Amino acid sequence: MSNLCIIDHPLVQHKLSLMRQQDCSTYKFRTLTNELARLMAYEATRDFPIEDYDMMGWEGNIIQGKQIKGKTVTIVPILRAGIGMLDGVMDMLPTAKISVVGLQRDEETLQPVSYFDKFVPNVSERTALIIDPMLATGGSMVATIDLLKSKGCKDIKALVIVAAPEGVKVVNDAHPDVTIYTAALDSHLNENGYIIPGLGDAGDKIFGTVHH
Ligand SMILES: O=P(O)(O)OC[C@H]1O[C@H](OP(=O)(O)OP(=O)(O)O)[C@H](O)[C@@H]1O
Ligand SMILES: O=c1cc[nH]c(=O)[nH]1
Ligand SMILES: [Mg+2]
Repeated sequence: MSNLCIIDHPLVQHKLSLMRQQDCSTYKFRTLTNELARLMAYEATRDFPIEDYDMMGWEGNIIQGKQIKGKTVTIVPILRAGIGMLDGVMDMLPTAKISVVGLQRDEETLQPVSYFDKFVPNVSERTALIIDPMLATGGSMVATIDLLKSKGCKDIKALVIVAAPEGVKVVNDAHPDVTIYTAALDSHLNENGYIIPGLGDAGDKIFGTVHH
């Protein structure tokens, strides 16, 4: 599948397996989500353009430094579950600006329902890094990319912990210019739109709203 980057680093694969375990507590799930987000952000920023600049070195001479080119990145968490990845990604991009998109998947239709969005200034000039642990049918991701493009964004990346093939196809078909970074391309969606083997309901696990 085009524009899909599977991050198969041993640390990523090890931590993801811990998240898949049935008895993974809220605390552990949250911690692992952020640890994975940090490692994955490192990989997803690998092709960021870099430029040279002159600076004063320790000897008092002008030396050449390197810096990431262009305006500061905007990280775009999709509420709620995307918030679970935010601290980890910000560890790697501490000066990033945060744009927020609130979407809730309708449990019957599986269609995303929008309830909030707030974008940083000059969003059209920034690289947007969308974060959400789950890419299932792809509806929420396509809606977020549509919204970013309607604001003029041209450079968009998506960072998800687990992706379903169905969702990757939907995003690739609608937005072939957007690269999806994931720790795992899982098997399929079940009849309720959950990823198999997946993680279960990531939002509920991160926020502790699991109903027993
Ligand atoms: O690819 P899709 O079929 O659109 O499904 C994926 C979306 O579903 C989950 O959020 P959910 O709607 O459950 O909201 P939550 O984060 O508030 O739990 C998940 O975090 C994604 O945003
Ligand atoms: O498997 C899934 C699908 C959508 N949302 C989740 O949290 N998990
Ligand atoms: Mg949820």
